[in-house]
Amino acid sequence: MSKYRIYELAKEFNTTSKVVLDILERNNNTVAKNHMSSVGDTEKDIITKTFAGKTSTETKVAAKVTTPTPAPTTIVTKTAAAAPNNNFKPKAPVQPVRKNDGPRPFIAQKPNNNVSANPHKGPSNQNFNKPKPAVNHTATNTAVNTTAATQNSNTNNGAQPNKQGGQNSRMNNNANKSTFNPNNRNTNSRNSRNYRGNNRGRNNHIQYNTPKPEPIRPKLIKIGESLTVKELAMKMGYSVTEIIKKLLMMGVMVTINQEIDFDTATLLAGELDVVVEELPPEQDPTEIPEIEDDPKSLVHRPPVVTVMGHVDHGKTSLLDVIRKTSVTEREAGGITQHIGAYQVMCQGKKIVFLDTPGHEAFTAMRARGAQVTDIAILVVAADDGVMPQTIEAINHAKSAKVPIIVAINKIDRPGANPDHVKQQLAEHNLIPEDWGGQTVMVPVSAKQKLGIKELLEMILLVAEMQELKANPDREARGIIIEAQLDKGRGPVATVLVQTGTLRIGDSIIAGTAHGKVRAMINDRGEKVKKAGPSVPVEVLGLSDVPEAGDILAALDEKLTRSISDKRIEKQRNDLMRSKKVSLDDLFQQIQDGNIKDLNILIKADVQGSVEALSSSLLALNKNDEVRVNIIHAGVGAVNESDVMLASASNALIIAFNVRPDTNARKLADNESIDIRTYRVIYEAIGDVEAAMTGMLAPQFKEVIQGKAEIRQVMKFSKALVAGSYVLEGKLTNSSSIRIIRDNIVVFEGQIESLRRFKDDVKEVAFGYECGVTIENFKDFREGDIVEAYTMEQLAPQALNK
Ligand SMILES: Nc1nc2c(ncn2[C@@H]2O[C@H](COP(=O)(O)OP(=O)(O)OP(=O)(O)O)[C@@H](O)[C@H]2O)c(=O)[nH]1
Repeated sequence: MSKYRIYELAKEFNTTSKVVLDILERNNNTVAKNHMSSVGDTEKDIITKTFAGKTSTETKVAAKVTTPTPAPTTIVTKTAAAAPNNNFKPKAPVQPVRKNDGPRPFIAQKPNNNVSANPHKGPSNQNFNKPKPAVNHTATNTAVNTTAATQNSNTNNGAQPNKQGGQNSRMNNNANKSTFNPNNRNTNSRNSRNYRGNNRGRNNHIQYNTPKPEPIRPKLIKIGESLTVKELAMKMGYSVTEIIKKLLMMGVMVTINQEIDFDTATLLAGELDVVVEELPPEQDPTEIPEIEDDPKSLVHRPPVVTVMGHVDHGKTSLLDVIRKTSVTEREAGGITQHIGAYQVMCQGKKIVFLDTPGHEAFTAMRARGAQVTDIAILVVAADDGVMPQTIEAINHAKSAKVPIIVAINKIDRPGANPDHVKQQLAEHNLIPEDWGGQTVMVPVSAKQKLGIKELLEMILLVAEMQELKANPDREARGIIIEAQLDKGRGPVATVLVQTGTLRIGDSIIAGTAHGKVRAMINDRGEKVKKAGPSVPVEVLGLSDVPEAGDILAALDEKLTRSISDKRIEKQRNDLMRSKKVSLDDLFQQIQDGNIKDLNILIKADVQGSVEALSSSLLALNKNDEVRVNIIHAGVGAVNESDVMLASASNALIIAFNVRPDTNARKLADNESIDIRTYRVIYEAIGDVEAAMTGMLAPQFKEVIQGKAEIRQVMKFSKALVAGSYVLEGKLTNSSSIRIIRDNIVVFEGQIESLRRFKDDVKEVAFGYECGVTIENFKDFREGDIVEAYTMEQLAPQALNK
């Protein structure tokens, strides 16, 4: 991409840098700040188009003025309005022929290098080439004919006025060639003179006539799901204020950085005659790309079943008995192994059971967006009936739209009453089939292994109705059922493959973990090389332990890495975002785009200070990147409620001549709330401003050592001693201290001496009494608090720059 300086462009288009900057600004292009700013082709295009557009419009104007027979007075009148011209005497009609006849390669469209290259060119040359409207040329010419009489006459005296500027001559000749003009020579001379005269005497007028280009506004814009008001304004070529006003008129109150949705943007654009096209949703780099399966590629897959029910109704017993039954059905020698899910065989068909009974795990996975279960088995003890957790389980299954099969368990029990259970279930809209409803209910006994086969058959029947299908011939997608870090094997994850086939050597990703499938073990402890739809397997080879509910995907190796990196980055950013605002890293957070509003809570000693601070801080709202927002301002010490408010609204606290009380300080530490204490207003403002611009270098941090209460003021011949009691922490003889009276800081200074009885001591701890004298301060009173603190240098990484 080419780079141009603003002043170079100005030169190229024969205008001033200011005009170029003005044009860019009108077109909402804020790349350039001053005449030295570098801009690219986009900006150059804007300038070119602006001048080109202007030229063509003005050509029309010129044509209008001169055809069929322009009354010179009309032209002069216009000129006269711009510059008094009492001496005007219309001669032959002024010929604006240069512009209104035929296509003319006007200088505005193509910068005239020749002109600038001509060392002899006078200002007239520049002006001649100025991309000015034809009417202006005409008018100016006319005006100059009359007002710059001396110059004109001088020039007129010259037989060949064009001689003075080679380029002028060329231009004029060209113009003459391409235009019809019976008074060719005269016109040339006149025009030539006029341009020169114009320049010499009418510079102000030229400035006045500098084209004020209309911003280029597209008729069609493309936007995504949402965008900020600022972005929309940029796209539409309007100023933000215009857009905000327009939205306000539509009843939508917005601020510059506020996001508006596609529909609102479309409505607004409609008002301004702009057509909006919706961009396809952006591909999230942290998302796994979807694959559409051809319906023809789908084949039946086994159902995945979860067992739910009230405590002690026999969920685990039922799962155990099903697993054992299935083993007997398998080839001899199979040893089941707990991997979180297992497959059983019934009538030669497979059923997958998730090994974690209860709806909690089921719901936890759903909360992560993973739907694993195809059928829920609701276990209800025949002797106990429907209980609170039974109802919970029903609701969870219903909300997941998973069909329910009821296993009425413990039918071997003497008090078992399956009909009563059915009745209770009917009250929850589970009507048994034998009562004309649609819910399959199977009486079973996990203890006596009764009804198990029937239950499995019913599962297959319900599954058949569901038409559960998947494409085994594609990259695998599955769900992590459980995962842990194994000492010898590293991260081990049980995956239930949902679609596709997972193979040894596949590059996989799950959550932020990625890797290659090193080994796979099935629910019978056998090593397998591949696992198709609805097959649970233990997978080895991930870089980290994923979480239950994470989606596992087999992808191109590079993609697994990049998605994993992006996810880790996103996780870090989310963590950063949850960080509380602090002046120390404010600039970094602004740069990272985490902060748009700098929320501040002000506490001060008097209302006057509160107001002064508030207004000074609000006056910092000059840049758009971050805005100071005072969420609360009041008189008094910083208390717990202030800290809570600051925490809830991610604000920092500025305490002016007041201190946080002990509880507030503790809470602030816990909540990581930045409390800044000041005694000079401009220091507070300076710090906030510096933090906003990244210039803050807080090298020291105040650390409170302790507090003592002055309980008696004792006069001695040489000194005034504050008999004090240490309330918390300690006082040391080198401490900096402040005296706080009614929560207001009345003095800041140093301890002069610290004594216990008659001895000078280095420090006095909590719970002890001491005598304190303070350097240059004797106005302490009983009840005053002596707060001791030290200033500790911050580690370099805590500094902004
Ligand atoms: N008589 C009889 N007792 C059963 C039957 N099924 C389970 N039990 C007993 O009921 C008690 C609870 O069984 P679990 O399988 O642990 O029930 P659960 O629903 O898994 O219990 P939680 O895991 O605590 O929610 C145990 O003492 C079982 O032996 C059955 O069919 N008949």
